Amino acid sequence: MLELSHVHKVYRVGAFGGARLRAVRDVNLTVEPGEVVSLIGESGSGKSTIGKMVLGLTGVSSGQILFEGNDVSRIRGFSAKKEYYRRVQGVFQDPFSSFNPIFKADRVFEMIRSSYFPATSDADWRQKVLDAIGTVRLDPGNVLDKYPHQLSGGQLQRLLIARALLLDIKLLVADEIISMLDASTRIDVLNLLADLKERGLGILFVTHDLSLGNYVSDRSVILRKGAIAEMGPTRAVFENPMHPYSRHLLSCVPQLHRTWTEVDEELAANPPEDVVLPTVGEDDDSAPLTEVEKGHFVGIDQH
Ligand SMILES: Nc1ncnc2c1ncn2[C@@H]1O[C@H](COP(=O)(O)OP(=O)(O)OP(=O)(O)O)[C@@H](O)[C@H]1O
Repeated sequence: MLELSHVHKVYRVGAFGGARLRAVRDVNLTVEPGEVVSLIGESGSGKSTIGKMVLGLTGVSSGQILFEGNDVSRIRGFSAKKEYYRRVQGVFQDPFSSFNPIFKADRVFEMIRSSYFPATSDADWRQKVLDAIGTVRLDPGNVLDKYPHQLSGGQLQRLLIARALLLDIKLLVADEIISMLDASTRIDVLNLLADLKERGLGILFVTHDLSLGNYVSDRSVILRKGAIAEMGPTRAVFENPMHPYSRHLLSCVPQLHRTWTEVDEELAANPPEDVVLPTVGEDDDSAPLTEVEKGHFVGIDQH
């Protein structure tokens, strides 16, 4: 459904855009219907840039992003873009910034109505909104007719997901949507994502939090400095990480049943020399992947 192939992103930075910053390097990945793929990386690793490119919010420097076989960068013109956003939507970290505090929160639904469903009757529209609110497990009585400040971050985040569901979306780009929520609301939103996946939605779940990636996703992609360090079925990546960077990241997650020393000793006893990482020349900006077991890939080692 979604396929990124050899995608690069270079930003022009500095005075007069004279310098170049390579944010995404030779990324290849796919998301299928009903699949949650986590894009996991530290701050600055290029996760959000990938999400933005998929959403057409910034262009690719080279490479291709295909959605249902169509090149996203070639979608031009108002009606083609509108059609794309009928199928692909994004939800971002800070739900509060998506709402105008002086309007009631459910006004966000009206924007979808005027753009996509202008001919729908009031009664049909209301039913559609109620269905979408039910799908995100909100009680309409608690959220409709309220101002944003009267709702929690989790409720607002679910309203934004409900808004996306009013459209016939196939792919949701969820960029750090859990980060600003408190622990009890987080689990509700994560469970909601699991429901959406069951309904056949593909989800690109962008997170800096390894444990969230592990919890929600079928496949995980670990990014480092814009390139894929490791990618594969989540269980394989988390239980049998092959790239030194993934091993390091996973060793940094506190494990309540083991001490730091134990984890360090275990890593030292299992050096990653068993895996031969792909290499590239100094001036080569490709980032090839090696398949170490079925569907499980490791990338170059970047220092
Ligand atoms: N519009 C932009 N112009 C110039 N540089 C940018 C722009 N957007 C992002 N960058 C740079 O590109 C790199 C990747 O940024 P990106 O936001 O994709 O990373 P991230 O992994 O999502 O990090 P975070 O979790 O902190 O948002 C960073 O070095 C960032 O400073």
